[in-house]
Amino acid sequence: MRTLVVLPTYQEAENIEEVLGRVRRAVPDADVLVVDDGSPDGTADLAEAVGARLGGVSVLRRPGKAGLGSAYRAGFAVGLREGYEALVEMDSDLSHDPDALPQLLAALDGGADLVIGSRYVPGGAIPNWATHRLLLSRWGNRYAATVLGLPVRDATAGFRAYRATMLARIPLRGVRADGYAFQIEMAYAVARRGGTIVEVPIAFTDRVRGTSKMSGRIVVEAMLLVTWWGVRDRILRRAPDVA
Ligand SMILES: Nc1nc2c(ncn2[C@@H]2O[C@H](COP(=O)(O)OP(=O)(O)O[C@H]3O[C@H](CO)[C@@H](O)[C@H](O)[C@@H]3O)[C@@H](O)[C@H]2O)c(=O)[nH]1
Repeated sequence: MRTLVVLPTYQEAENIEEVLGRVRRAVPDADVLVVDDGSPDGTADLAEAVGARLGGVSVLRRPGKAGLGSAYRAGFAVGLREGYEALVEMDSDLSHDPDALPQLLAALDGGADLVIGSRYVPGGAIPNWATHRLLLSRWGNRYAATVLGLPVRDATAGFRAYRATMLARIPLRGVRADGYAFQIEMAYAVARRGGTIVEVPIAFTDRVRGTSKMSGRIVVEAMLLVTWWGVRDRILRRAPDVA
């Protein structure tokens, strides 16, 4: 499958060279698109320089920080326009191991519409997370699965491969959420369209360099949106445009 790996970056100068090298080695036939939001630390320039050396890497420069979900929507739009058959999303801070990419793509080849690199299926792991973050993530995932009837253990995971034909059926402009909610909304959108979702176990290693951009606002956004989608779809029974 013609594959595009979308790497969103904000202030990842310390990680970009290593992640690009490892992605290119893990899936040499795939192309890579870095979506950078004007990182003041020069991530985009570095990505361009490293990309010119490695080949198969392009950089989409955006003027300012617009959020993770918005960066993926922009990257997916490019991928769909250019006719890629598989679109991958992953963090650029090495918390997602590029060596797991072939496994994700194999599951897509096997017929899945969305493959999630999952921390919460047997074999999945998060070796170095603080207990409070683990509890929040587990609770959030249970809440989303219950409220939405979503048959996914790790709906907030950000390591994924989408079949382009499925992604093309989701009106991305209508997807508003960011952060965790973006991931849940997209999984829910695939499930509502009858898509096949497969979870493959991965180890999520918290970043060693740089800082997370997640915030309390993103957690609250996810909780409120999931609650609203549940009310809208299960109580009001209104067919939504997107998810
Ligand atoms: N272009 C762009 N990139 C961004 C932005 N915000 C974050 N990123 C990039 O998106 C990736 C993830 O950002 P982090 O801030 O490190 O996220 P996290 O807290 O580790 O969250 C990860 O795990 C969550 C589940 O636990 C996931 O829900 C989430 O999608 C992500 O994978 C990194 O490559 C970061 O540079 C933004 O506004 N714009």
